[in-house]
Amino acid sequence: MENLKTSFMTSNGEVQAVRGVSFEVRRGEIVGIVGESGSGKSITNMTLLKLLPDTAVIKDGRAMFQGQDLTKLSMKELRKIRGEKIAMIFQDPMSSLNPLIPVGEQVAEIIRIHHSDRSREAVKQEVLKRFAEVRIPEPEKRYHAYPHEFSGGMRQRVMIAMALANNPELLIADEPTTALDVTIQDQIIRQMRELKEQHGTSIIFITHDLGVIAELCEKVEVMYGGLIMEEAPIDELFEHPSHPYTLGLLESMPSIQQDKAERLIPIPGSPPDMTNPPAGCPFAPRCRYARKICAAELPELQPVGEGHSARCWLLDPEAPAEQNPFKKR
Ligand SMILES: Nc1ncnc2c1ncn2[C@@H]1O[C@H](COP(=O)(O)OP(=O)(O)OP(=O)(O)O)[C@@H](O)[C@H]1O
Repeated sequence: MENLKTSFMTSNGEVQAVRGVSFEVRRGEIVGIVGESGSGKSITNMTLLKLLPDTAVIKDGRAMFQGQDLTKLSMKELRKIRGEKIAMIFQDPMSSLNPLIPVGEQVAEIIRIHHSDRSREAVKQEVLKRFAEVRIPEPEKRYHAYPHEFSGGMRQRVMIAMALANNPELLIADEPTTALDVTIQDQIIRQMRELKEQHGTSIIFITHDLGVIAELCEKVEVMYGGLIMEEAPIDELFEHPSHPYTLGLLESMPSIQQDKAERLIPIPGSPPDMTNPPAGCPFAPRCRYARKICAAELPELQPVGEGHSARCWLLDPEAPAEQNPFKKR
């Protein structure tokens, strides 16, 4: 993705949801996108697949996939890619499943759309294989069951089976574990990892939970106010966070060591109004290190290490050393 910009034209004005997002996902790589609600994570990925409401406009940028700019494709061309080469899993499986059709048939339909030459029986066998892969017990029996007969976790597995039906090369998972309990969350995370290992699938994993990112992803994009604030390999992010927003997210994350008394510090304040995004750093009003320049001018993303960059005036060579958590590197 290169400089993607997406806005909503509303009666209150232009909501600048995505304001110039660039990042890369390599083959077989799992990239996490983290940030609070409203930071632009979903709209960035919806832009990639043009799954946007009519009020949205892609204002700038490119989304290159296998040599094609997805933002320039017609809906017909995109439909061919969606569900076959790129698949998506959303937070709420109920909204993506048809309550009136048995789940097996729904997964079969996705395969048939892209492979009309396959026989009914061959398609059914493929669905059963997918069900077994995502550990749906008694696949044959479950094939004929309706969505309401499944638990939340099982429905999410059906969604994963559906997303995997055509061996996509890129999977976009938008908060797929948020509504699930911790054990099922763990199983889904394990499945994502297996997918990458067995099929070399690339995954974009959107979440507000840095804990999930730590377990699953190789690279992280930290988003805020429609912008990437920090990009880093996962270990780098935890060892050398280089943006005050990332520090805030880390401090508000429950400790991984269970016995340690947890002291969670939520980030005070709330995200900016994207109808009138601030001229400077969008995080400045909530930042404990903010200086005059932060409100006045948006800092550029700048390199701070191997594959690691951040957008903060504290990283500027001219930034003062006192009260500067990033100066000692
Ligand atoms: N249909 C819409 N019309 C107007 N503004 C919208 C619309 N959908 C999203 N937005 C705005 O776009 C911005 C980015 O939203 P987005 O859903 O990408 O955030 P997010 O980081 O994915 O949040 P969440 O974790 O809650 O899904 C927000 O300011 C949101 O209010």
